[in-house]
Amino acid sequence: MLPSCRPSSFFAGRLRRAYHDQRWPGWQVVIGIETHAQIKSRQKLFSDSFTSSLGEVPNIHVSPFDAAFPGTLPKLNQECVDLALRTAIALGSNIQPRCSFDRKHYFYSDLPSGYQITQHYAPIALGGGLLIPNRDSPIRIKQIQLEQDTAKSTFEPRTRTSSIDLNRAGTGLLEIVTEPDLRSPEEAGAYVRALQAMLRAIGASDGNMEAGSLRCDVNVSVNPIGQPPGTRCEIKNLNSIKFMQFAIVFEVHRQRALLSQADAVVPQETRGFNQDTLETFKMRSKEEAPDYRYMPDPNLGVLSIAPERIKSTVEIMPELPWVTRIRLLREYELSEQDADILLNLDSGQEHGDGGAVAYFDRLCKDGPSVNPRVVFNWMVHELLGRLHAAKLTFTDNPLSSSQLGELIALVNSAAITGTSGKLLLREMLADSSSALTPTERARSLNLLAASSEQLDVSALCAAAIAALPSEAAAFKKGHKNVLNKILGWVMKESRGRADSQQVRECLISLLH
Ligand SMILES: Nc1ncnc2c1ncn2[C@@H]1O[C@H](COP(=O)(O)OP(=O)(O)OP(=O)(O)O)[C@@H](O)[C@H]1O
Ligand SMILES: [Mg+2]
Ligand SMILES: [Mg+2]
Repeated sequence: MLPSCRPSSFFAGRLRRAYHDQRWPGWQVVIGIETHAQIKSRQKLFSDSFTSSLGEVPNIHVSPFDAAFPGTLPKLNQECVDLALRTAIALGSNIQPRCSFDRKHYFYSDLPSGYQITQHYAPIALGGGLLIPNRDSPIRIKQIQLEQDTAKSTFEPRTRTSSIDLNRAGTGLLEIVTEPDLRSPEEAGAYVRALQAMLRAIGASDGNMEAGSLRCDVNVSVNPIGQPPGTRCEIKNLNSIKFMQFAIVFEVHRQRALLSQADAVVPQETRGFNQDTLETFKMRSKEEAPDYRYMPDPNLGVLSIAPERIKSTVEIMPELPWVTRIRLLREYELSEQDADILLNLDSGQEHGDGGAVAYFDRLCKDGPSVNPRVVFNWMVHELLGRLHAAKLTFTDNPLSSSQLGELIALVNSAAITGTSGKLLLREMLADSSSALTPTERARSLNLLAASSEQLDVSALCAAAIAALPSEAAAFKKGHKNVLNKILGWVMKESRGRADSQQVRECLISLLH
């Protein structure tokens, strides 16, 4: 419950959030996230073998360096550096003029060299922030570092064997670490979504959690409101926003229960998440934490980033999602909800040349001069609605923006009715490989020229009334909804060519 006197200071916003959380009244939850995003480069971070996607034949993209053959040396891939620079610019981080690489040692079957090359002492960028919905201050970024991904090991319990796939070994990762600024599972989810959208927009990462190209370690602590933050536990390797939120909720309850006991301590731990029970479990305590024996990698020199390189990267930065959002609201006067629908579509995989926003841009700019909200309706409600009904997504959309634009133009110029437009769209989707233009197809379907001379609306209405006598009688008795059934009959009979408003008026006058 809200305390009777609320703080009115500048910090009231922050505190109020904690007070408002009915799930844990009196407690503040503190969360910091370390995100590992696989860099969308053609080649790996230190070798020239290609990066791979999920489901490829194992061990086909492996150079001697990735397999840690003695005598092989790392060569830094500048494409990865450029994508890290874009990320740093998008987050407003301070790109360091000089950064370097370190070895983090541990022994595990997915790490052939026995160490991971990371940026422990001098990361590529420090500071910055990311705005999320419903928060006025950005979530502060602590640092961005470049590092290698590991190989993938799969354990087969039946035969008690581990299989190692080195395709992923050495792929570039960006580790993006926040300050402990997040205050609820929902804010944590919003942060990951905003980060995902940004990384995709700038082409730095696919950010696909299911496919493992974005993984999060989540640090959680709780403290009674007004007291300093508690001891954090780190939950490793969460691969969906939903699971991340479940893990945080579980952790909050677990830590609160520990703090309510006599000794009132939360031991600092690294924990895992069980997707079946939705519970976190202890992996190791702080005391058991491995000594990584960090040391500068002697095979890699200092990486200097010249101001000119930052300047030229700024010049080619793609539009950032929050800038796109403002543009959609201002330029097309879309509602916030509609703008977010388009932006969320874009956060899926890319569609041909550009994502959903680029498709919408082309429809509005190159297509007929139609109110953008009408264009939005055709694109999102009609086209996507049909795709969804067929369990497809926008990525599967077979229609080019010029095809859909032509259809919208036909309806807009009243060459076909809206109903015919929907029928035409259905036909175009069902036979998308056809060479027919939308106009030719409309002609072949006899949808064009729905003029009243060719289509005798009153005759059709009279026929409908004759065909549906009980409905006609019911309407006359005052059951106004029955009109839709009679109207439907006419529309069907006219194969959607009739103008529904005209039919409605005609039916009403005949039934009076
Ligand atoms: N009291 C706290 N409660 C919750 N999170 C915290 C707290 N203090 C720090 N954090 C968060 O913990 C994370 C620490 O990450 P960082 O990469 O700096 O170190 P680490 O986890 O010790 O190292 P490693 O990279 O090896 O996992 C940051 O996101 C930080 O915001
Ligand atoms: Mg870290
Ligand atoms: Mg950590």
